[in-house]
Amino acid sequence: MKNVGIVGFRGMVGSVLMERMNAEKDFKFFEPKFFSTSQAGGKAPDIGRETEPVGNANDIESLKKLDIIVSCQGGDYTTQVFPALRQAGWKGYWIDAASTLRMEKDAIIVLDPVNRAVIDKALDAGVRDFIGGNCTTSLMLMAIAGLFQQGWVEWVSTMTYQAASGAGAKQMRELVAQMRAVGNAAASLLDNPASAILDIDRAVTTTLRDPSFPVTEFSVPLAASLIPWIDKPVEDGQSREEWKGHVETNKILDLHPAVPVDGNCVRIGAMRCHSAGLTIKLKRDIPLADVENAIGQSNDWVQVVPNTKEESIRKLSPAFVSGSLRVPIGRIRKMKMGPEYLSAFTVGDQLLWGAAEPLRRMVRIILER
Ligand SMILES: NC(=O)C1=CN([C@@H]2O[C@H](COP(=O)(O)OP(=O)(O)OC[C@H]3O[C@@H](n4cnc5c(N)ncnc54)[C@H](OP(=O)(O)O)[C@@H]3O)[C@@H](O)[C@H]2O)C=CC1
Ligand SMILES: N[C@@H](CC(=O)OP(=O)(O)O)C(=O)O
Repeated sequence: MKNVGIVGFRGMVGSVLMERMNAEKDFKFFEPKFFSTSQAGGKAPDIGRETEPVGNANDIESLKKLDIIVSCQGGDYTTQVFPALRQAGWKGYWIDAASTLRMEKDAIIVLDPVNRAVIDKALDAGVRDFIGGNCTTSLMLMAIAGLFQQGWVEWVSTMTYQAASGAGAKQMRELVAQMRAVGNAAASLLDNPASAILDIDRAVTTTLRDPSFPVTEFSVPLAASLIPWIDKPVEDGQSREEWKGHVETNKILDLHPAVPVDGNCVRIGAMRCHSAGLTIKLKRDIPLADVENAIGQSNDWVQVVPNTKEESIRKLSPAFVSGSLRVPIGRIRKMKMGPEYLSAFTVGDQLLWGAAEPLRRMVRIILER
């Protein structure tokens, strides 16, 4: 059996990866070795059988013995350890959640329900670096890859509604702490059916602006508000999250010439599901039924939601999708700008298809060759 090192299993993405690997009984197919930068010697996570104690994730000699390394540890770790490992002559497969290596020419961004052919070609060519994509980009492609596969897409504009989990575990906690502060501030007024709504509103707004409001992680309120900027600035007024949408979509699908993808990325008060409103310019007027067929048949997880109020409010929400692998897309309709303009709305769990699941499946793809 191949030796697979798992670095970063204690983190948020790593914990979701462990849950999924256990659920899919992946550990039957390889010998896992767990690594940590801070807990070497500790007990490995429960996988239903005895495993060695946790190894030191900075020990190149131990890492060199592995056939495959999966890292959910973060970009700084990749920057530090990956080049040292390759320089030490390691020829194994590196599978990573961090963005560090994504745009490197020798790396493939993995999302196999969408780009299995690109992955297989790279494996045949001897590529050894396989990197998970940006969560927003991966979720968008899980939803609309069918349109790209048909060659129908001229451009896509994405307006995102991104969950706190994309920023990290501390930010998720801060969102809930902010919700608690807001709830506490309004509690007595809420309990009084005769209280005036504007008094409740005033209590909430005063709380959001109070210097004691918990904003250590986000710098500003997210609960009862939103944050219209994710990640660092890049060129032309874009945020890095917006930049990734274009470069990663085109790299994942290996599109030539490139299809423009751009829009606004916004953080909202959801826990772990990202949503996106999409405007898609088709190359020609395609009947809506053909559009829905192409979308719905493109993979096993995308689900077309009929464009009715009842179905949309129930099935196109973080509350419904959280913790599941399904990627619903709905509100599909032609827009007033013309019959080539398509509107749609999609939701997906960013810790699953947006992070852990493509990595988990990449391990299996390598093992099954
Ligand atoms: N969050 C997201 O939505 C996504 C993240 N990614 C990428 O995945 C990587 C990891 O992200 P994420 O999982 O959010 O990072 P976390 O901060 O949750 O975990 C990273 C590491 O922090 C260490 N750590 C320190 N204290 C704790 C603690 N109390 N509990 C658990 N772990 C702790 C662990 O390493 P150790 O055992 O060595 O101490 C852990 O592996 C990043 O590169 C990120 O960019 C990719 C897609 C989406
Ligand atoms: N940046 C994403 C999370 C993510 O996937 O990041 P990255 O592209 O670094 O893996 C968010 O904040 O929602």
